[in-house]
Amino acid sequence: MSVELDLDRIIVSAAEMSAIETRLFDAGFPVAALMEKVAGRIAQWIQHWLSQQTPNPPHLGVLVGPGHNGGDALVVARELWFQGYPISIYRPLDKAKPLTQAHFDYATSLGIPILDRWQDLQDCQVIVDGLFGFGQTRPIEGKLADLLTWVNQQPQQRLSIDIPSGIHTDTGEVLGVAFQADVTLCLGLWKRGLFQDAALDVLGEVQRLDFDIPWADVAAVLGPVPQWQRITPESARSALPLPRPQFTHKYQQGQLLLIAGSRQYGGAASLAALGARASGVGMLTLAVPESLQPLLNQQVPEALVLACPETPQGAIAQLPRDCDLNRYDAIALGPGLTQQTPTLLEQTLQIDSPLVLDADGLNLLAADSNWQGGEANITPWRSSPLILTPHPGEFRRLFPHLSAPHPAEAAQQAASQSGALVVLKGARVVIARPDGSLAINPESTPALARGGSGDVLTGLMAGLVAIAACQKRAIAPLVHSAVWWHAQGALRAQQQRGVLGVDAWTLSQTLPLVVAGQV
Ligand SMILES: NC(=O)C1=CN([C@@H]2O[C@H](COP(=O)(O)OP(=O)(O)OC[C@H]3O[C@@H](n4cnc5c(N)ncnc54)[C@H](O)[C@@H]3O)[C@@H](O)[C@H]2O)[C@H](O)CC1
Ligand SMILES: [K+]
Repeated sequence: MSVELDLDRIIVSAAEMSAIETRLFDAGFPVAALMEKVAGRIAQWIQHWLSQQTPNPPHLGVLVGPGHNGGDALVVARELWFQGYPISIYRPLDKAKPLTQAHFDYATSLGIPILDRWQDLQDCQVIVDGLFGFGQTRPIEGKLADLLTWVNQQPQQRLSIDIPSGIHTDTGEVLGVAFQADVTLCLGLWKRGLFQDAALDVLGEVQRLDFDIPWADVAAVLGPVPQWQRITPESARSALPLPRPQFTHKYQQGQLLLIAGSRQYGGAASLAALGARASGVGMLTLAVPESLQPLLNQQVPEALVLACPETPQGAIAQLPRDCDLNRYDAIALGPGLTQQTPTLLEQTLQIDSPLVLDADGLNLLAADSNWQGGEANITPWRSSPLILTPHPGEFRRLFPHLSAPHPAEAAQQAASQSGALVVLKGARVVIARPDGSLAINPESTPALARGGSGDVLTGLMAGLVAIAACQKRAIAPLVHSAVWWHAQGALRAQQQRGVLGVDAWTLSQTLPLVVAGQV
């Protein structure tokens, strides 16, 4: 029996959701009963959401589509009507599935106003989107497009049932035009499209409404380890090596070697080192150009700083002769490195310890003749994880032949063909493993879109990886935790200093506060 996962971590495709729901129906759960149960919970949620509004109760305009999303909306309309909410229904298409038609007929019989013109929705304070739900693939055209365009221009608050109409359930693409939601109530299980960059601007606040789907039905369709998972605070925190045992010492808390920096980019080495410091790694060794040694000694006094011979331009020319790469639990290469010394990549790739490559470490890899655009799988000659943390530009240079149009699928293809663990940074960071599994961090902030924040993530992640390797823990969950922790640090700093106040140094100082309650 597979280990039961918190349903909040599961992300499904439209086909998987349909297959799961079909299992419920095949087991005897009537479709109409599920609709009543789900829509009843939607109505309760809406009542709570609007309870502080004025005027109370607000007038709701309910858009009803031809399928069961429309059925949900009609049940919501009816139940709120009985609770005393002014309701108006607008149904752009005459055709409807039988269950939806029955709900429409009953709502009409109750005297709930059915609008002939969508323009009459302007008297409402809230618009509820029950046009289309999961399984959308067709473009929104004609009258439907005009309706959504008009609704999006109105001042009302807008709430979507399950997924905004006009969003492709799996890719998140806008199918011509999409309902611009302030709130999206995702039903049962998270849908893939809600995590794709393309949809982020139309989702508003996203909530999942549970409707008691049995784990057995989820596992029967998705298998014991669901391929797409959402990183939750619980899953991220549970993987961290916290709280620490009473008796421990620094060598039991991981040894990390961070090879970074150049005279031109000294700050990147500092920021990565500060990220590593925040991870709690036991011993941090920094290999930097000798001219940076005083800076790093001053900024990260706890670190052992190896002064490396420099090139005339101030990059690392080589590692010190007595630097034994095998002594470290993990190595990170790249922040501020420049591409002057490709041998640094060759040397570190040969060491069978977990290796985190970022920035110029990735650019050196992309240029390495053995890499072959990521199509030469590294698994045969590396058993330890190779962790890549590209932003989209670095990703394109690493995997120039990939055709997948969306970050999640692109990362999955890259990981499975290269054998590397790929952390593709973006509005929603996706982490793909060679086995095809994917983790998505659902909560972040544009405050991270600035220089240095990636260096901090590299240090934080490499520090956690070193601890995991030292303690013989699985590596991938700590990569997930690092991504979550990094974003939470930025959100926390943003709360304190505003979105423009999240510089990389501040971010590195805020990180420990995110897990302070857990030490
Ligand atoms: N699966 C269930 O029984 C339940 C699902 N829940 C709710 O129902 C929707 C999914 O319902 P479904 O009927 O499969 O899909 P839609 O409601 O999205 O309707 C699809 C319907 O619309 C037509 N259509 C699609 N795109 C277009 C377009 N661009 N132009 C015109 N027509 C279009 C399509 O032909 C179909 O007929 C789910 O999201 C939940 O809200 C219930 O919660 C529980 C029972
Ligand atoms: K919808």
